[in-house]
Amino acid sequence: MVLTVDIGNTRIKGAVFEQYTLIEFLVFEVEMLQKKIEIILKKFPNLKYLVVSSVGNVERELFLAFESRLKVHFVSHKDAFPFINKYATPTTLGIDRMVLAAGATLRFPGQNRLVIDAGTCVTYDCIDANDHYLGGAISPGIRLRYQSLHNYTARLPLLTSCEPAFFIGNSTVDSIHSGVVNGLAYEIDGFIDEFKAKYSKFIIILTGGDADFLAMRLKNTIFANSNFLLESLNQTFQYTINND
Ligand SMILES: Nc1ncnc2c1ncn2[C@@H]1O[C@H](COP(=O)(O)OP(=O)(O)OP(=O)(O)O)[C@@H](O)[C@H]1O
Ligand SMILES: CC(C)(CO)[C@@H](O)C(=O)NCCC(=O)O
Ligand SMILES: [K+]
Repeated sequence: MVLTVDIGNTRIKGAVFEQYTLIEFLVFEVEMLQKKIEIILKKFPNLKYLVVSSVGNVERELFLAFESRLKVHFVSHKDAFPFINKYATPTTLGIDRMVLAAGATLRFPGQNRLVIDAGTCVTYDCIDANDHYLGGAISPGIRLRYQSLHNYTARLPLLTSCEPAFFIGNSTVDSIHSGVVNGLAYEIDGFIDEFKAKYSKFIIILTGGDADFLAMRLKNTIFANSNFLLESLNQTFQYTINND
């Protein structure tokens, strides 16, 4: 049994896996992280591994405290990954993007894959049918877009996302909603269209905290799986222990 933990820039999420089946999903507050892991350990005494992927700044020590009871593994650039990394700066590539790419490579063999993760940032990752990781794009996520409009102007209020049924916003509030939500949906559709034009046999995966919200707003119909990172973390770890 494996407990996977994904430390993003906004939230910490986790999942317990029995082989390849997700049996419990968790969201952690940093302050409660250790307490919650204790509870999970009591609930699942068969847990053997704790696998952590982090792009945020949470102290490693918080997890090392469990080393007497679990094998703790921090996913790093030094691990074995199932793709050939063609990124020009491989050591600066986010571990979350590497895990997503690994999951897509293992799960969809022989296809051209585009993984879109709509979280704090929106990331686009392309892995071609030859298992070459090519790179992609990074742009601000929904919350970050709303926050930046407010933080870097004098007159724009801070809003939380809504579902604009219009593209012409006829007030300040509606203009912001249209710009943020429709703008991001157009962006994602644009990337998908480029990808589809370039590759024939492909799969597109949409994940992250805003995946479901965005999937409904896209022109392209694609499969959204908000647990793809945690599932990929489990799958990559299984791959790592089998290829070390
Ligand atoms: N409780 C919540 N707190 C923050 N964001 C949330 C929450 N619930 C949903 N969201 C949405 O999820 C998005 C953040 O996604 P996600 O949780 O994947 O980010 P994250 O944990 O920072 O991960 P990453 O840094 O890997 O993108 C925000 O844009 C927001 O709209
Ligand atoms: C882009 C984020 C913030 C997305 O979580 C993360 O993957 C990261 O910090 N990446 C480092 C830069 C890069 O991937 O090239
Ligand atoms: K992300």
